[in-house]
Amino acid sequence: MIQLKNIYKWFNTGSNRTFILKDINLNIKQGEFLSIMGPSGSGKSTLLNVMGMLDEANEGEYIFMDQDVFKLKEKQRSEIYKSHIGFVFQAYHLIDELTVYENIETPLIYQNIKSGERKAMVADMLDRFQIVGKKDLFPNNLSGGQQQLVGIARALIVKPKLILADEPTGNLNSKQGEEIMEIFTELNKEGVTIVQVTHSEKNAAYGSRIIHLLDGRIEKES
Ligand SMILES: Nc1ncnc2c1ncn2[C@@H]1O[C@H](COP(=O)(O)OP(=O)(O)OP(=O)(O)O)[C@@H](O)[C@H]1O
Repeated sequence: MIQLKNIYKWFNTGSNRTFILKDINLNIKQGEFLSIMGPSGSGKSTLLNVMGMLDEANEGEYIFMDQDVFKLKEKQRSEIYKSHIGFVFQAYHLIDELTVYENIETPLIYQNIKSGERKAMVADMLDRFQIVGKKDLFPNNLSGGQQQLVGIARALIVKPKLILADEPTGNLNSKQGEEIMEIFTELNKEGVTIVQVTHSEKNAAYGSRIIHLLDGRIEKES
């Protein structure tokens, strides 16, 4: 599903070049559950953002479902992103002015799905995450865990083949964190490919494979 070949990412500051990703080679098969670990600043989020097409590498090749991502036009890339990828952020990224219902519905509007169908799909998600009673609340009236559930519901509503999650349990207590990991495990059993960045050994162990980044390189795999 994902093939990253000789990926480099750097920033130029004055006459200095700082490398964030160095010669990353990584294949992820459909149906895998991969965890990315590594110290702060080792490039985990940057790597995830490259996979999620939110950021581009300076060098290398990225093949996503047989498409050469860096050679695509912006519009094609955003089509692929919208139809196949669900991104879960640590800081939720919910829209404060929209209700829970509207936040979850937003990706469907971008996909031009008709109103009746949207209603049914959002109702399903609210049910699945047991947040029906919260649907008319705004994000700042929810706990951190509930906001993260809404963030995940929003990522899942388009039935993505790939979920990319950047420390999805970072702001949650351990019980809430376990709930999120259980949801990921269940989705993975249904065939969804999952890539998560995590600082937690325990959460990483939910995955079938762990890669460790150090200074922008894949240091080891376990
Ligand atoms: N626009 C930028 N200009 C310069 N350096 C940047 C820029 N964006 C990110 N970096 C640097 O890239 C490095 C990797 O950042 P990244 O967020 O990928 O690390 P991380 O492993 O996810 O860290 P954390 O665990 O703390 O979230 C950091 O040292 C960061 O300062």
